[in-house]
Amino acid sequence: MQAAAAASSHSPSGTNLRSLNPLFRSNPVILIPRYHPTVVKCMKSRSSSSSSGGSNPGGVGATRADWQSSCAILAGKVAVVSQQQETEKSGNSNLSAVNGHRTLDLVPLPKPLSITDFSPAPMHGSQLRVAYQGVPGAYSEAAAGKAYPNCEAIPCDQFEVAFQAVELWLADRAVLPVENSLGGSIHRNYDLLLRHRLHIVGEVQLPVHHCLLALPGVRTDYLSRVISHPQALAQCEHTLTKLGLNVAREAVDDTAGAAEFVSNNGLRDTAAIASARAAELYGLQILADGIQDDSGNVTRFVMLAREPIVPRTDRPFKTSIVFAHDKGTSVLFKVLSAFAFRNISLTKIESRPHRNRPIRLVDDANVGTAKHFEYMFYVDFEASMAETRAQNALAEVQEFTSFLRVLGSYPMDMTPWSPPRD
Ligand SMILES: O=C(O)C(=O)C[C@]1(C(=O)O)C=C[C@@H](O)C=C1
Repeated sequence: MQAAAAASSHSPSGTNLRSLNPLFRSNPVILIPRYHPTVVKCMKSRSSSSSSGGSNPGGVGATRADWQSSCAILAGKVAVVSQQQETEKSGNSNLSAVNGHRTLDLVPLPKPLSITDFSPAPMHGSQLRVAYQGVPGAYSEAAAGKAYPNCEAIPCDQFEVAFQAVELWLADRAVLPVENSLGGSIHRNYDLLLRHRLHIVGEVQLPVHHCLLALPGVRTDYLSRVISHPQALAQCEHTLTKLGLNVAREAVDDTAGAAEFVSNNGLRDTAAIASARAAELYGLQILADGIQDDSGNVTRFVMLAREPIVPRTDRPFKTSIVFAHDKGTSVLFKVLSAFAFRNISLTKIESRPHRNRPIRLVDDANVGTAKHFEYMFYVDFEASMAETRAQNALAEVQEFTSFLRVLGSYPMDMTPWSPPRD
């Protein structure tokens, strides 16, 4: 049980973990995506304006003006359509001519894409809304703050919800962990990158400093259980043993959620592994600080958006691709040499089962049928898609692959590395 919880790489989904976990079966925590009021406002005002023509006195987002200011990305389009309709109805035309096209006064024309679109600032001029998985105090929330200082962080109960929040315009970006220096890849997010059509627009690396948290007055020897995110449990496995904590370790959806759970349920026999900020938010004391097995523990997060950014060459860029190889021999070797010949360094390669074609049968008349597993390969390389060598490498890769997608070309996180304190 302990080993299974700590060794499992990442929660397949919040629901599964909870249904497997007796702790949550007896004491369910209902994970409702905690949409920020602004988001709820967008949703409410959308339904009110469509069902009641925009009059919903006293309600949230009661008027079209509310709707437009709280969800201005959509409002640009809403304004064009609704003003056009009203103008047509009233016959009172505010039309003028631009480049021979009839257009509406007061309605901003779409701006052509420029280099400033590279900036992470939201197009609607308000705070950038960034979806992350977990509750306040989670490392993903800190990563969202590092990626987009002063953003409005939107907690989501599952990774999938964070993807959907961006797809449905409830958020402008999602920030998701993809790998950790101790625990390795977060496979769930690799799979989701392929299933959704979002683009990677950046990366951040966050030093992850874990604490052992319990209710005030609780001592280590009272504990019969430690709960946390499976990655966090894995990252602290040896230290917990060194601390003499040979107690049950149970996986939950996120680190801060574990702290919240201990606090809300007054559990004096349970500790949570989470951040110091989670201790503060949920009124817990820090029993032990810096309990990750490696003091240089770092998690890499990627930022996702509906649109790709314009790749540049004036600063270090990374590009992430995913491909499935085609028939033939030495395909992976050929693909990787397309980068090697152009002096492009690969920073990561990950393989995942090919969902639609997991097995390939290879007939051999004399011996029988060999069954090969089929994979999707994820590769990160150090070059920008604005560089000819990267474009040529991908043109060559395409020759050996049955499927190729560029997940994103984005600036590398170049934050100076501070060596771990031991
Ligand atoms: O649970 C959290 O606090 C998270 O943000 C998730 C997560 C992860 O998915 O790896 C992020 C960073 C740490 O590596 C541990 C957990």
